[in-house]
Amino acid sequence: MTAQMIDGVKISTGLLGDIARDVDAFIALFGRPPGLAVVLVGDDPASSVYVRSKAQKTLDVGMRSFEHRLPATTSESALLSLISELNRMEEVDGILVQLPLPAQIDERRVLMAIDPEKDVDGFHPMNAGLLATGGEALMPCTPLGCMILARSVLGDLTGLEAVVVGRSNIVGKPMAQLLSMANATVTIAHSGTQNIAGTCRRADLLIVAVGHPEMVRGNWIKPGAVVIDVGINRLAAPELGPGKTRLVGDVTFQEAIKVVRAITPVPGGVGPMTITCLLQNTMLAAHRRSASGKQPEICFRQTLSHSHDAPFSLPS
Ligand SMILES: Nc1nc2c(c(=O)[nH]1)N[C@@H](CN(C=O)c1ccc(C(=O)N[C@@H](CCC(=O)O)C(=O)O)cc1)CN2
Repeated sequence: MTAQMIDGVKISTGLLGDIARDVDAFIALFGRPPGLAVVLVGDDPASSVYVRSKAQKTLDVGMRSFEHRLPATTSESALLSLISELNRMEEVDGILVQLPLPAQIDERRVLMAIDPEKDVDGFHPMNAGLLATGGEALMPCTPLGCMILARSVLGDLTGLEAVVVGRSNIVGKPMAQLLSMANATVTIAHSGTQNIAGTCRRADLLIVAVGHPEMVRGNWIKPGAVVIDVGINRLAAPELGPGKTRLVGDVTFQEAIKVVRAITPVPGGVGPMTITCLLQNTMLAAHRRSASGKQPEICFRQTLSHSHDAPFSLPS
């Protein structure tokens, strides 16, 4: 069987075009673009690249971007003051604080300070609770992106055995909830799981988000399974030259490709979808805040249309 590569760049580019059209429609209705504020504390090089990319794509789809870059020494109270100000700004529909934060800042306190209606990362406990209970949540971007990629190959997930490896608040837990809402039978595997290889081998759909380079081997995968690799691990690659690095996922790609029906590459799989889903969430937040009663046109039709209890209503 020739494995299909699930092209996150291509799928996210298509969705960005849809979002840009939604932005035009929003401006025509309300006379202003949706606005997204991105806050970076410190100078972590990877975070800096992600924030630049988020700000650029925000502008590319026609939204307004508010970029705040604060020094690594920023106090928690200074960051909380900025968040209060962004919460109050009418023209800001979405607020995102780039993670990780420096050690002197309590991440939980910061995430809880963001107005849940503007929490386009979906990390606020209010949104986590709404997602868990089938309410109108803003949903975390990476799991949303994974759903779109999985559905692009599998369509309806009803009855499939899905295994999520990893139980983080940001990916693993919401991922399992989205899959369950889409009627898959879901197992969460983690560091305490006995026979993790055997557990993974049960999966028709295997989603791996552990942050361990190439942990999942080819013989952990059921032949014909669909694999979504969330890991982005940078490894030294002296074979490419002095000081060179390469990115690998949490799945040993060269082994997996011989077994799977379809798999996401790293880079170019889940990563690009995260930023696209962030912009889609901003669009959704802007509509909700404008009290228009309208939802964005696309609203992840493919993602949630088979949900038994979609967390926000889908356009007919
Ligand atoms: N507040 C948040 N912080 C972080 C999040 C998040 O969703 N919200 N996720 C990650 C970082 N992240 C977005 O912020 C992110 C990571 C990776 C990519 C991406 O497109 N990766 C490329 C490869 C990039 C490279 O060459 O290094 C890919 O996979 O193709 C986008 C966004 C942690 N923090």
